[in-house]
Amino acid sequence: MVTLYSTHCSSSSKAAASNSSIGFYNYHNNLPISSRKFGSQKISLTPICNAIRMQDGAVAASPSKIENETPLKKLKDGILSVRPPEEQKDTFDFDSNKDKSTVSITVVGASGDLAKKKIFPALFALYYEGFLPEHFTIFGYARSKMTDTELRNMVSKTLTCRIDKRENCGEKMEEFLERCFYHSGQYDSQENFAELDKKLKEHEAGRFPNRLFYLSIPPNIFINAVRCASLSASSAHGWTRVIVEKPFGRDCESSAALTRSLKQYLKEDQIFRIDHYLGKELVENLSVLRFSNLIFEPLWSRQYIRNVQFIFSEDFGTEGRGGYFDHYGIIRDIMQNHLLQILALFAMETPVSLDAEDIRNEKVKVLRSMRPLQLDDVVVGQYKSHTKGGTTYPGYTDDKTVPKDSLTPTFAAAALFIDNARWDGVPFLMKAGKALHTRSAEIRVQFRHVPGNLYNKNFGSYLDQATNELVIRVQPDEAIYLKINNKVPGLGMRLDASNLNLLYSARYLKEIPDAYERLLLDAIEGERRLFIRSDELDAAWSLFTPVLKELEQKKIVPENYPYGSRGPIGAHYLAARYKVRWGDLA
Ligand SMILES: NC(=O)C1=CN([C@@H]2O[C@H](COP(=O)(O)OP(=O)(O)OC[C@H]3O[C@@H](n4cnc5c(N)ncnc54)[C@H](OP(=O)(O)O)[C@@H]3O)[C@@H](O)[C@H]2O)C=CC1
Ligand SMILES: O=C1O[C@H](COP(=O)(O)O)[C@@H](O)[C@H](O)[C@H]1O
Repeated sequence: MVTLYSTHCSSSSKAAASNSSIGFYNYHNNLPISSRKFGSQKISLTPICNAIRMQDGAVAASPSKIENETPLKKLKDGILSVRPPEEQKDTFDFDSNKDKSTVSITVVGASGDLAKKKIFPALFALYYEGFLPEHFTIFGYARSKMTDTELRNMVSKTLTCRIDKRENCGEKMEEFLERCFYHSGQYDSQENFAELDKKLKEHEAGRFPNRLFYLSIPPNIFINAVRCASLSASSAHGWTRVIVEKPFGRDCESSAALTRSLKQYLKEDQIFRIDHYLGKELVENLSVLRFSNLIFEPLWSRQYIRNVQFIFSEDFGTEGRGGYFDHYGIIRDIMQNHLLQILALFAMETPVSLDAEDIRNEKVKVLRSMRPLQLDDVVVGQYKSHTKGGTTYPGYTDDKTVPKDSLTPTFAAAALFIDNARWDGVPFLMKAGKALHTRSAEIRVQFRHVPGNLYNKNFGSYLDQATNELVIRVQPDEAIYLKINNKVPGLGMRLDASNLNLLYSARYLKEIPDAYERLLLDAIEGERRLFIRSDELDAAWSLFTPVLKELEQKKIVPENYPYGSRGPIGAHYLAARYKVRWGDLA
């Protein structure tokens, strides 16, 4: 085990990491949190403020950020040793305590759906893979009365083992569950959070304490919980971070008010606004695909790209979440966040580095170059009950928690535009819906016609369908494929469209981690790249707020579509207006 306390410039990180046995650390958090392999050596990693994780797994930091805060010493090419900040040295002896750090992770709303379905399983997966720090404690916090044992029983029902790594899984689950505890309390009670603080301290005894709170609760209680957690249960010496789940407001005003309230108790760098689509493998891969392959970046503009499509569909309705959903609708639930975030990553200019702030700066620029969505460029729909094969599927308003006369869209299609030099005039189409015929999420890039194509006559009237299309299938069956034209073998000259296909399940035997695993690990490591900064959020809301208000004020009636169908026909007319065919229907 090599433990070298250093950090380095991101540009040289790959070389340094592949070189060797060198780990990249700083002293900010004083926290060895996990171990990873570089070459053949296992090293312990310590999170770096403002750190970025490199493709090869190395962790790098922005030297500019660190230079301001910590004295640096150049060790060798591109590698800098970082001394602990003076004030920390006074209160904490890093050298003798570096192995004594701990992270307490409190899942606020532990009795809820998301906690059971995603957060606890992701924490277990991280533990199983050896990514959690050596010393950690997990606390569930909610109003429900539960003992530690009851929490463990509840959590154990949702844990699964990696298909490719089943050895010792039962044992690992036991070990993990022993580190899980529960405290029952109100979300607006400082006293109850102070009791939690006391319990956390018992577990942290003698160690350098860092705390992560995951707010897995309905948005109307975010602020109370943040107030109480920050006033009564912040870490006295280490960092305190709060993961905030969406929705971050429901328009510009409520989002800004939420941010203002959060900032009464937390600094921006303590707030981790989660958009779990940013943690999906293929979304992470978008930048790699674009910026590490010479063949794509030169084509990435209005000159070669005809349109880009972001498509999300689910083959189930709002079952069980109708109460929440009716207040938000599909535009706020999926488009304003998940699809727009992917669009920003897709369309941004090359960032200066992979540093979180550099990436987020570029995303904000794209968002601010976009035209606010116009009512004419939106189609909304709502699913109705449908009977198929003897089964009746309920309509949206059949849900008891949804008002019978609800106009909330469960489907929307939209055409957006980026008014900058790269993308002028290119339609960016979005389509998102619940209770459709299939579950999928994909990005489709349709390229222009080949000018003066020698083979045009072979395509006849199907010229549009003969253009290249790049598809990034985010889920399910993660894949990247490129539609090309080729000759059908034989003596004639018949052309065919085929796919050059990178299907992840065929190429990699490893199971793809869940988005929540990556994001939880990043939050523990202080890596902000995949979390939403407040100015990104403002820009995102500015694009959708006017149209959302107009839809509500004008009481626009959504077009009905049957449960399990391909959605309202209006989506085709919208696309056709911009001479586009939805790629998923071709
Ligand atoms: N579920 C999902 O798939 C997704 C959820 N999210 C977001 O994550 C957060 C949590 O979601 P989810 O787990 O589904 O939420 P739940 O409705 O399951 O709520 C979580 C917990 O909060 C407490 N709670 C619920 N309603 C209230 C209330 N009105 N007042 C006080 N406490 C309440 C309950 O715990 P107790 O009664 O024990 O205190 C409940 O177990 C939300 O912000 C949601 O929008 C985001 C993406 C997906
Ligand atoms: O944020 C949300 O996402 C889920 C879809 O997530 P996925 O990872 O399963 O694709 C969606 O069902 C939910 O309505 C929305 O709030």
